[in-house]
Amino acid sequence: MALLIMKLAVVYIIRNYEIDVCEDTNIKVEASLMDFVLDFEMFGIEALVLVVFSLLLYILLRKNANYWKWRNVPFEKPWPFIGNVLDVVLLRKNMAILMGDLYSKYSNERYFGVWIFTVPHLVIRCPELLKQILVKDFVHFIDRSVQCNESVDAFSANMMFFSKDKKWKFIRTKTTSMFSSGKLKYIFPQLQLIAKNMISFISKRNNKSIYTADLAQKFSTEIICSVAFGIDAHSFQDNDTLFTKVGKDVFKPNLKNSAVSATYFCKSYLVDILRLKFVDTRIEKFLTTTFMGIIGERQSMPTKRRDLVDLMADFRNKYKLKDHEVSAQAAQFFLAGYETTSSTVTFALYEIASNQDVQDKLREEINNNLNDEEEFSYNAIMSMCYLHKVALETLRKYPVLPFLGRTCTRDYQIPNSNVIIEKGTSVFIPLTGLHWDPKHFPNPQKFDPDRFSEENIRARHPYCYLPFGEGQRACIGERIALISIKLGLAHLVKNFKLELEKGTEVPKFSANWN
Ligand code: HEM
Repeated sequence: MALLIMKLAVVYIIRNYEIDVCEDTNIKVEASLMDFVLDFEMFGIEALVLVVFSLLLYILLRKNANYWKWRNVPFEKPWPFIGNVLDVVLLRKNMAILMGDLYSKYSNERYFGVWIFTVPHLVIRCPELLKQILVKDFVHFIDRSVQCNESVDAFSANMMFFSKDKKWKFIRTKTTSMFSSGKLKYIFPQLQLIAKNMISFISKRNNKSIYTADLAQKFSTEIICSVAFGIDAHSFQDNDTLFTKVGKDVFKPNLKNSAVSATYFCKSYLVDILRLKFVDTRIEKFLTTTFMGIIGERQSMPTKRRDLVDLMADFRNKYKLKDHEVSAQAAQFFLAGYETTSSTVTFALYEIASNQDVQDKLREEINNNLNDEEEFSYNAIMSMCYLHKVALETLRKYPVLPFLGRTCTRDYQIPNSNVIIEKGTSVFIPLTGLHWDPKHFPNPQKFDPDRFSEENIRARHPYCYLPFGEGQRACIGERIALISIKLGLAHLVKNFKLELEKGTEVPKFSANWN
């Protein structure tokens, strides 16, 4: 290109002018031997730097590509820089499907190695080894592998999900009481009211069909706002409330959210270099202002709720916590509970509408458990076996958080092997692989709640089904999620016959990292 421009310039000048050297010309074009030596040296240094750099890069890439080979771990051959996630980067598969496929490919192994970009991950397949890692040898795997930079994103770093070691222990112990069965019984009437509001909302639509994902999002917004913020978000009155908008924004499958989710798997340097935040500043501000406002109101007008708001207000005074440390916990429950609950309700409704035999059986159980006010008591919801099986089967077929991750925090020798998992290594547990493994769940794509009969549960290894994780870092909201999902489904099936509208697509996991 440069040559072409030069040639054009010369042709243009020569065609139009005669050129000669005059007296004023003071730049002599001379080339001394010294200049050539100097030029050669310059070129030589650049070439040398280039060669050394290429060599170092080659050595590093080779060392990284041999990471699992040198440790005697079966592995999937990686691409330079991309590792094994080319299909994900090209949006041909999402991470959940890719890991499910690799899980099937290494069907004879207890574990295998992969690279997510340049970061080696150990994928665990064997349920017994999972039990060791998640429970028995938990002290070696306390932290989640997700990365978060406290100096850039102090808000997320203070959430239970992202926090590490001692900070995590502190937050978890202090908030566990929020999720006891006593607390659950206490808030049950609020949850029932939300389910009834959902039914009135549908009834007002006069038999017009409903987009279930939207309905489920409204339902879960109401539940989480009530649990975490102690407020009514008015989702069944307005079109989209601020809270529903926030939930949709955080989980919208776009490039930015995918990039942020992708860092889940990368070492912290990428999060540091790109100064990535899990929660957008705008959303952080909204959640903090709302929660701190509610705490302020409660201080002037105390209630007897003893919920998260009261608990956090006490902690703020007792431990001298900053605003973002306090509100991070409420935001945490909103972010962890909103999408998971709403997706599970959506998938359950799809399966109930697709399988009329399941729906009939479910309706029969539900009608047998109504009280005189045509409502469900806490005990009735807890005792409905088939409803429980429908919820569990939905979470098997659609594990809405499709993988668990842990970082090895102390070198760990895999039992019955010579393999040492080094401190800092990310360990990855693909729930799609386990839940869709025909060895554990024959004909896995069939929706069959009876897989969760007592007899079938006994016949399986308990660690091949982990929708809420396991061990000390398992989902803290499991009980509240299950009771809300079951209550919502019970009210819907009691009141309506569910059918798929013509052209309804088979739901699939969104085409991003989640
Ligand atoms: C269907 C609904 C839900 C599903 C499937 C789900 C699933 C999960 C999973 C798989 C984990 C990771 C567990 C592990 O690493 O072993 C998790 C963590 C967590 N979940 Fe849930 N979740 C749901 C609802 C909720 C709700 C409603 C809340 C709160 C109100 C919640 C709060 C949390 C928190 C705080 C953590 C982090 C726990 C810790 O690090 O100690 N989740 N959840």
